[in-house]
Amino acid sequence: MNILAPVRRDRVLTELPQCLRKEAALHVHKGFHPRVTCACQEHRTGTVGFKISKVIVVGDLSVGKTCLINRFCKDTFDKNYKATIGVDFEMERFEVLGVPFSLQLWDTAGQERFKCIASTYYRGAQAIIIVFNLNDVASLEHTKQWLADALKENDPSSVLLFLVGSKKDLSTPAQYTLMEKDALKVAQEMKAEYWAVSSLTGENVREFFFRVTALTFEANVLAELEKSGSRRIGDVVRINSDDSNLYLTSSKKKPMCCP
Ligand SMILES: Nc1nc2c(ncn2[C@@H]2O[C@H](COP(=O)(O)OP(=O)(O)OP(=O)(O)O)[C@@H](O)[C@H]2O)c(=O)[nH]1
Ligand SMILES: [Mg+2]
Repeated sequence: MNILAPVRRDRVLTELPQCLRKEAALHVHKGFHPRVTCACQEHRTGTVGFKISKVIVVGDLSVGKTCLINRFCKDTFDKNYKATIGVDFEMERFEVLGVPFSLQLWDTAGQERFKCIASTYYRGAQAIIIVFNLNDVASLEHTKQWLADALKENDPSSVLLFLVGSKKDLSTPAQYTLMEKDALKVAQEMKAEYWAVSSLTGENVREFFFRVTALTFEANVLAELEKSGSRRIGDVVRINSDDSNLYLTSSKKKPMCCP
């Protein structure tokens, strides 16, 4: 993978994508944190533009984890079930507020016999996506165990959680409303952001991954600013895909907008 190649046009985020339901959102601010916007304008995002953030996708077998990732990354859908054995991963590159940002999406196996292998890849996640099938209440109940297992390997205070109901196309509006009530409760208990998607129709898939990207990016930049404290991150190396000279040092003065 060439991290210096320009990102796809449809992977460019200039605004914060909004949550699906305000009752179960990681936050409901209209835009990126002002410190993040400012740091990006000034190219003071430290190492964020060079890092690859790890996102793990967990949940019962056959809930649609692989289909969800394939719909977003490859815009494909396979109606035949092929169990994931252990783990797979996809890399997605974005540009957020002008800063390159990459996600590594780890697709783990839901089958019990592969869980042991899959769980060895849980460590170091910045976001955890827990998937359940909107048409199978047992899969929603199991999400708490999936979360507990994933959190054993990660720092619960810094990891971002998403609870995703899949196969929305298979529920009637009435069935969906009933399931959503329960799912919102679970999401609130977990402090996760709730989403409902269909990989078959594509409903909410792009919106969901853009939200994951944006919130992971925001958390990364804030952590980087926190780390640097009052110390200015300084002349960071800026990657600008439009420049023939890819490496430039930022020498801009601090604008008035900065807190
Ligand atoms: N109708 C419908 N079917 C779906 C959807 N997403 C997945 N499926 C089907 O559900 C089955 C399982 O999908 P997978 O994505 O392989 O499930 P998984 O969670 O990756 O399963 P494991 O790898 O065993 O953990 C497949 O037959 C898919 O075609 C969806 O949004 N709508
Ligand atoms: Mg799979």
